[in-house]
Amino acid sequence: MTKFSDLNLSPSILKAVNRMGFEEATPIQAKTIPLSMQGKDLIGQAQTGTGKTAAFGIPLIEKIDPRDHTVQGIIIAPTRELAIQVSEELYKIAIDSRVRVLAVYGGSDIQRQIRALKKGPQIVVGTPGRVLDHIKRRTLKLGKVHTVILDEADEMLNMGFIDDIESILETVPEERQTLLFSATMPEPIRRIGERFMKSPELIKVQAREMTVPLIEQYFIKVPEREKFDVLSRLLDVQSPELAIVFGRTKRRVDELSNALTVRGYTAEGIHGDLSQAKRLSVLRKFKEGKVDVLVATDVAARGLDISGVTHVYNYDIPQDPESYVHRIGRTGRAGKEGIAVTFVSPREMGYLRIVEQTTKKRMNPMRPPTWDEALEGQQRLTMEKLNETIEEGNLDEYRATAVDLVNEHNAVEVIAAALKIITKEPDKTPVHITEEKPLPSKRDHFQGGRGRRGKHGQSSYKGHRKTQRRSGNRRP
Ligand SMILES: Nc1ncnc2c1ncn2[C@@H]1O[C@H](COP(=O)(O)OP(=O)(O)OP(=O)(O)O)[C@@H](O)[C@H]1O
Ligand SMILES: [Mg+2]
Repeated sequence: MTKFSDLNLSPSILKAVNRMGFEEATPIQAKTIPLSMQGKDLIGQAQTGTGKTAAFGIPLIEKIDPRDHTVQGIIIAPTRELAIQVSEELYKIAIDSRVRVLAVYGGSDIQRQIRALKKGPQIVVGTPGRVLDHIKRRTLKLGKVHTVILDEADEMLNMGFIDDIESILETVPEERQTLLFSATMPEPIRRIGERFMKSPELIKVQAREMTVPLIEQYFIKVPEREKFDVLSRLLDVQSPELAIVFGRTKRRVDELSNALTVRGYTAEGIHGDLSQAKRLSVLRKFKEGKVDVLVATDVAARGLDISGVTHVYNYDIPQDPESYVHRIGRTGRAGKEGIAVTFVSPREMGYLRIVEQTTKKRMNPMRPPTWDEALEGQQRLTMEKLNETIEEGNLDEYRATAVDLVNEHNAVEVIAAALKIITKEPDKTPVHITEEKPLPSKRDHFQGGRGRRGKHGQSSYKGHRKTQRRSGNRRP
């Protein structure tokens, strides 16, 4: 157990960390903070939700000169929402140190960002495209940057982003510290990253499994056309506080969020074709609990830290084991528990095994819940609500009617009727979800050039991602 007070931090940062309620440093923080403060290049790999943001944020802020109003540190993140979130966490850590942090990302007013850049933030957090845009406009100069951090580094070094990252790094002095962080770091990608670093140290928090032990992992073998009914019933049985449903494509996300709404759930979708304002408002409603189910493409898979997410459902099994790790990592964060359920069509079982081999964790098979079980789950929820209402009291105005009813009917009958009215019965309203083709069978999968575990690993991996990104997933 390492205390923050043992890490040689300045009082202003200790104060901030205390205010944030951090009692002790997480393992990745304990390992990286001292080395990073020495200026070493690092690759930090640790499970989802274990505090990597503060692991790179704290030493970065320590190294900033608050009197110098030039950009001294830059953090690059793959999605706009993540750039915003990282800047907010850093803002909280930096506030007493008088270090200014600014987020720049696409889909939001560039003039406003330019004005904010002129005010002299020392740390800029941004998405690759927008950072590059500002560099080209000369509204962002990185000539004084001493620290570069790539959050979700493996994602950032994938084909879709690497050119932008290279161009950005060309404008940063050679004499700099470079840090890469992620929960996953496939070997070929790590080698690409090392090209930008000086004898980097790999800091891997030793864990037997790549996923968090606090996440219970299940899979359900289910044919494509039955998936939606199974999802509805699962939501009824498990009645999650907040759930994220991941779908493979934008169309799928739209269809799923509409269909869930039709069946009486409060659901909204998030993907890259929505305006940035809409993306942010959906996310805000989800964080506030006004939306119970967030349906998302992989745009929401990486880095997002939303407290209270109890369940993650993979409506489609992800194509990459890494994507699986990040998706389910939206639950079970900062020591909390979570449940992840992955739907696998019978032909995709090979993918499931690949995922399990990578994460070194087996998923438990789960039987699709029946209609009766779904109803039971919902009745349980009604009972909880009733118990709460009884405890709250304040029922005087209903008592006379209750007495009338019980005088007229058998009491059990009355209560059963009331339960029936309150309970959301499992809904069978027909909905349309366009069927997706299953992923190619495992053999095709390898022959088709995705064998990045094989000897042609790196190039095929990159090739694959490139096609995927071209099809509109670049900024998912
Ligand atoms: N030392 C700590 N003690 C308690 N909570 C912490 C500590 N450090 C970070 N946290 C909190 O834990 C949560 C997860 O942190 P963070 O988002 O940095 O995880 P991560 O490792 O980057 O995960 P991911 O791989 O999903 O990006 C955040 O809410 C953060 O504020
Ligand atoms: Mg993170």
